[in-house]
Amino acid sequence: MPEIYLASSSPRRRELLGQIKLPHQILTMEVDETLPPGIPPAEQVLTLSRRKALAAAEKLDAGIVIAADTVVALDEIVLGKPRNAAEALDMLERLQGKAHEVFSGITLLKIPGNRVLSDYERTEVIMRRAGRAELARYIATGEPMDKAGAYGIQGLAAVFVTGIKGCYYNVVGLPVAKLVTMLREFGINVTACWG
Ligand SMILES: Cc1cn([C@H]2C[C@H](O)[C@@H](COP(=O)(O)OP(=O)(O)OP(=O)(O)O)O2)c(=O)[nH]c1=O
Repeated sequence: MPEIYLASSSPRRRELLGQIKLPHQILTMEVDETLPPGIPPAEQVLTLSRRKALAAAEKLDAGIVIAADTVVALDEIVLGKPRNAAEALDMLERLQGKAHEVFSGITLLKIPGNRVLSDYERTEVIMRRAGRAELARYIATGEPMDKAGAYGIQGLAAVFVTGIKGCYYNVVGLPVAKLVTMLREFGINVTACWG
């Protein structure tokens, strides 16, 4: 089996690959995540996951790179990671009492040859109404700061989420079943790694 590299500094993505027992190495890379305004969320996560995969591939001679990107979309607004507490509060105030969508893009890149495969998943998340004091308490825990939309469904934000439609793991940052289907196209069968 070719070596698999996860091009990500997200602890959630690492944990999810560990959960499905896919042997991998971690590659961290810096990419410019700026995009022209007005790009739809699906296109945004596809573009950024591809950018991350290409940046990681530059460091390799052989193997398969996995890269991902996650954003939250509310009507026409796309929310990335908050830059500070005020931005986190603004995001959470917009999300409370409503449904929104989470998009994660995945790119697989095989080296040598540079075969690229990209796809995305969409999940709807519903949050109950929440007051400013409650949201401020959540932000004070620090949990929102490295997460798209300023929340982590897998953590304390469980207290806000009343429902989801679609892949849960997509919300956490890596749509696992989608990834497994994509890996199969690259000749990798995850279940064969289970001993
Ligand atoms: C909505 C949501 C997002 N997130 C996280 C997943 C991603 O790590 C993060 C979105 O930021 P990303 O830019 O997708 O990823 P990252 O910067 O954390 O990691 P890397 O680019 O190195 O792969 O938000 C959660 O953990 N839980 C959630 O419920």
